[in-house]
Amino acid sequence: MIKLENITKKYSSKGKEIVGVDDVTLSVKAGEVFGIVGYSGAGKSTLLRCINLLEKPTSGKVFVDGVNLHELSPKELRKARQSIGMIFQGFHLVSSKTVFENVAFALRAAGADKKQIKQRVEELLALVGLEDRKDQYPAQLSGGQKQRVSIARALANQPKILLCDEATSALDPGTTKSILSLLKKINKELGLTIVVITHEMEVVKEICSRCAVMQDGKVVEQGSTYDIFSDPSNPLTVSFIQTVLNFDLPEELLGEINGKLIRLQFKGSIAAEAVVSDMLQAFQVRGNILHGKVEYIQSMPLGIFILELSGNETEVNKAIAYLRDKVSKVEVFDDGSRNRHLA
Ligand SMILES: Nc1ncnc2c1ncn2[C@@H]1O[C@H](COP(=O)(O)OP(=O)(O)OP(=O)(O)O)[C@@H](O)[C@H]1O
Repeated sequence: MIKLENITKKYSSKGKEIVGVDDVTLSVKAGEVFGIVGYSGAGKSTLLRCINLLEKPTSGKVFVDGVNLHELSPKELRKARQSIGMIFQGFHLVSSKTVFENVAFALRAAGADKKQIKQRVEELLALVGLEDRKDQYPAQLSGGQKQRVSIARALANQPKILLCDEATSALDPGTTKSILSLLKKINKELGLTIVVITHEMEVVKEICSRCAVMQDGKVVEQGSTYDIFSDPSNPLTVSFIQTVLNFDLPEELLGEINGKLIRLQFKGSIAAEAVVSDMLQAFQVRGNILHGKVEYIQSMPLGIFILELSGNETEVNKAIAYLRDKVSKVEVFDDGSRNRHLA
């Protein structure tokens, strides 16, 4: 649905060249929710704005639905942009217009008549759960409600793609969840392709089937969200994953540990408890589960267990070898690294 080929965007500021996006190639499939994650200044917004050519890449090509956007006339580009809706962190609503008028505006601009506008606005406000707010002004709405209005407005002309520029960054965690569920619902019910940019891995975990991690204008890692969470390879990705899968054991507990500290990662539906209890029966070791958690990423379980193994060193090593054979990842922390994050 979206193909970005070797996109580079350079700016010049006070005689200096700034590379906002540096040779990025990626594609987004029709009907998926794709996440672009990175810290501030990584180039996410610039890349997102290249998708509808709001930002013209210095070099590289943008294809949407098989069409090379650079080859379109200004009129054709305006039409193509109607199939790409966009929402923003700051909502961008017109404060002097009611909710109804904010949504109607997009339809009027596309040439719809009064009757069509009324029907479509009511449909859209029902979809985003704001039927009873149509006569209110943005100032009378909460942040989450404002974002719902901007989603309704972005969907007015039945786009195929929705670009979300840090759409939940200004919202509290509860409201963020409700907006993410709304995006998920729209993706499922309307088959809309969604691209979200965010600095929060939690957002990616919640709704994205695939994602790309950006740093200094480059994509440093991309893949399915589950694979990225279970086997991150880039150090930046690892630090992003830690924000979601972090297990800091209390200092008091770490002080009492005499054995080896082991982190086990289980992919899919492997029964963690059974593997650990079989291991304890098979070897002369003592095991103490310090932490256990199963996260669901794109509905697939990813289990992380931290345990202390103690006993005769040979037996402990045999037990570790047994675990390595049974689970997807085993990490052993020696004394010197006990205080690191066990994510
Ligand atoms: N119009 C511009 N002129 C000059 N430099 C720019 C311009 N827009 C972006 N940049 C620079 O390009 C780089 C990438 O910025 P961008 O806004 O895309 O990052 P980001 O990952 O979206 O971060 P944030 O979430 O803080 O916006 C930054 O160094 C930024 O300063």
